Amino acid sequence: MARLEARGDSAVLTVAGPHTAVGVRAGDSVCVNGVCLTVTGHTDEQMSFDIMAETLEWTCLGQLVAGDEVNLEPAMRADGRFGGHVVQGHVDGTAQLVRRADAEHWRVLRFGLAPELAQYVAMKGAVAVHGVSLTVSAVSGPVAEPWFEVSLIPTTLANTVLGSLATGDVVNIETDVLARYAQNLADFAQYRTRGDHR
Ligand SMILES: Cc1nc2c(=O)[nH]c(=O)nc-2n(C[C@H](O)[C@H](O)[C@H](O)CO)c1C
Repeated sequence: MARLEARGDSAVLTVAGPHTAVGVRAGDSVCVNGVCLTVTGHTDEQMSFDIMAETLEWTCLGQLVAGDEVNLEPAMRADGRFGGHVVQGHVDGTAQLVRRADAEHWRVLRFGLAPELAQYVAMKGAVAVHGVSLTVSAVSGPVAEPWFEVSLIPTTLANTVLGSLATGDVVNIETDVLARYAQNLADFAQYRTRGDHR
């Protein structure tokens, strides 16, 4: 559970999470709702983080109210099995839950997002929602109000805050880093083709 204190254009976030807090050290990276943060202080029960203005601008951490549940993930070990996809904790923006459909054994969540972000979300590709690595199960394609869907199994619904999302809730989105590199390469290729570089 989280508590956010405003400090001018920045903030201090305190999160109660004994499972993650035990063994953590100042300077460690911990992901909170998919946002990579640095531990500045801790007890065995809770951890504190400084939140800079850029992080408040790019993520929805600033919307946390006292008592909100958050997803917590310590830094990935290099010597373990690697499930999911590469998630850096560098959030690209936010999306809004626009539709929630419950099936018998899973739940489909549809998120609306800006076209600038939607271009990096592909059918059967990977996306991190509040830091949870997920497979994209449907996309709108290039339309004025794009969306994508993920299908969540009971384990994900039970073990992450995605299980308690309601329509209208805002989440942090990290798109696949491969898609962002592909865009970057295409941008530079176009720049070279135009011949306006020196
Ligand atoms: C390691 C790390 N630590 C912090 C931190 O302690 N406080 C903070 O505000 N931002 C940190 N960041 C950068 C954020 O992860 C980044 O600003 C967001 O993911 C938005 O892209 C990072 C990467």
